[in-house]
Amino acid sequence: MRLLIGAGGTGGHVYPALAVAEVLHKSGDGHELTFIGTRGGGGFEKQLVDAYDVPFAAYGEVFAGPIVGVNPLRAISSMVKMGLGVLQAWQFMGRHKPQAILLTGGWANVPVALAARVRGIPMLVYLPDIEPGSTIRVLSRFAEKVATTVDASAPFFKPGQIVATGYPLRGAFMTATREEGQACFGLDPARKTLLITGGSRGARSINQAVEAILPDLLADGIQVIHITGQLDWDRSQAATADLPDATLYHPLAYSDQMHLAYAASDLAVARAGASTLGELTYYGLPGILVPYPYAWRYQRVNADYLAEHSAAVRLDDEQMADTLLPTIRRLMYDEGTSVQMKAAAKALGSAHGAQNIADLLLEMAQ
Ligand SMILES: CC(=O)N[C@H]1[C@@H](OP(=O)(O)OP(=O)(O)OC[C@H]2O[C@@H](n3ccc(=O)[nH]c3=O)[C@H](O)[C@@H]2O)O[C@H](CO)[C@@H](O)[C@@H]1O
Repeated sequence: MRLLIGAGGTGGHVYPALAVAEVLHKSGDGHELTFIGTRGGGGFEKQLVDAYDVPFAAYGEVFAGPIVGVNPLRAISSMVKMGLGVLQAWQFMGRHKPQAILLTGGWANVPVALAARVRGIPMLVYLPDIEPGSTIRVLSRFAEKVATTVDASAPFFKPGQIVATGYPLRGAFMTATREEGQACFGLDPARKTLLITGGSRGARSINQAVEAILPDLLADGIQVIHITGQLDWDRSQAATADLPDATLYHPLAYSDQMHLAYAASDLAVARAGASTLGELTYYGLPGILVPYPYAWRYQRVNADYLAEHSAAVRLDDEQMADTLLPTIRRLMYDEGTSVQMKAAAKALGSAHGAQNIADLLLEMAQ
C-alpha cells in the first residue's frame, strides 16, 4: 500500500505518527510510506522524522501557519501560506499517489487535508488528546474516521466517526525494563526515582518549581531525572549549579530514551499533554500533572481524566509552590496510595494503539 503520514509542530503530534509508521514498516508487507510536514513553520517534525528509524520513501514540505488564536496580520499571512501549502500537498500527492492518509495534528495538516479532499483520498485523523483543539476539529470535517486515545472523545465528533484505538506507542516502549532504565540514567536501584518532564518543549514553571525543592528531594534520598526542555536548559543549569549533593540529580535538556526514563521511575511530575494518557499509563506510572496554562482546556481535561481514574493528581501552576513537595512525598512514601495509583494507571494503558491505527488506515486504503 502507498500511505501518506502527516504531522506538524510538536513531539506530541509527530511521535504518534512515527509510532504508526514504525508498525507499518515492520509489518514486512512492503508498504510505501511517505511523510508530509511543515516548511518554515517552526515545527521540529523534520528533525524528529530524520532521527527516527523508519525509512520514508519521500518527505514532503508544505507552508502552513496558525489561524486561530493569533493576531489578524499573522492569520492573513497563515492563510496565504495555507493556499500555497494546498498546492504543494496536491503536487506531492500527485507524485506519490497515496491510497490513504493519516494525519495526527498540527497546522501543517490543514493544507494536506484540503488537497486530499480535492484528490478524493481517504483520510484518517488521530486525536491524541481527549478534547480536540481547533486543528483536529477542522481536520475531522474532511476525515472518514477519527481514531482516538479513549472513547470519552466521542461527543466531539459525528456519531459513528470515532474508533477508540488507544495511544500509539513507539516500538521501543514495549521492551524497556526498569533495570535497563536504571543503567541508562546511572541510577541506584535501591532508591526511589522521580521523573520531571514538561512535554516535548519543556516547561519553565515546572522546572522552577522543581529547582526550588531539589535540595529537599535530594536530602530525602530521592533521585531525580529532570528533563528541562532545550529552551530552558541553560537557565536551569545555572539555577542548579550550587546544589549541595548533586550525585542524585540527573538533568537533561531532552531525552530520546523516554521509554527508559519512564521504566526506571516511580513517579512523574509532568505537563498533561496527550502522551501522559498513553505513556504514563502503559508503564503504570503515577503522575502529578500540571496542565499548561496556554493549552489549559485540553491539558486540564487530560489531567482530570487520569485523576478521576485515580491514576494521577492534578496540580495547577500556581499551586506548585505550596503543594508540589508534600504531594511528591505523599505519593512516593505512602505505599498504599502508590500501589493503588500504579494499578489504576496500568489499567488504563494499552500496547495496541499503533497497531490498531495502522489496521484502520490499511482498511481505509483498501
Ligand atoms: C504546549 C502544547 O501545545 N502542548 C501540546 C503538545 O504537547 P507535547 O508536544 O509536549 O506533547 P505530549 O506531551 O503529548 O508528547 C510529548 C512527546 O515527546 C516525548 N518526549 C518528551 C520529552 C523528551 O525529552 N523526549 C521525548 O521523547 C514524550 O515521550 C511524548 O511522546 O501536543 C500534545 C498532543 O497533541 C498536546 O496534548 C499538548 O497540549
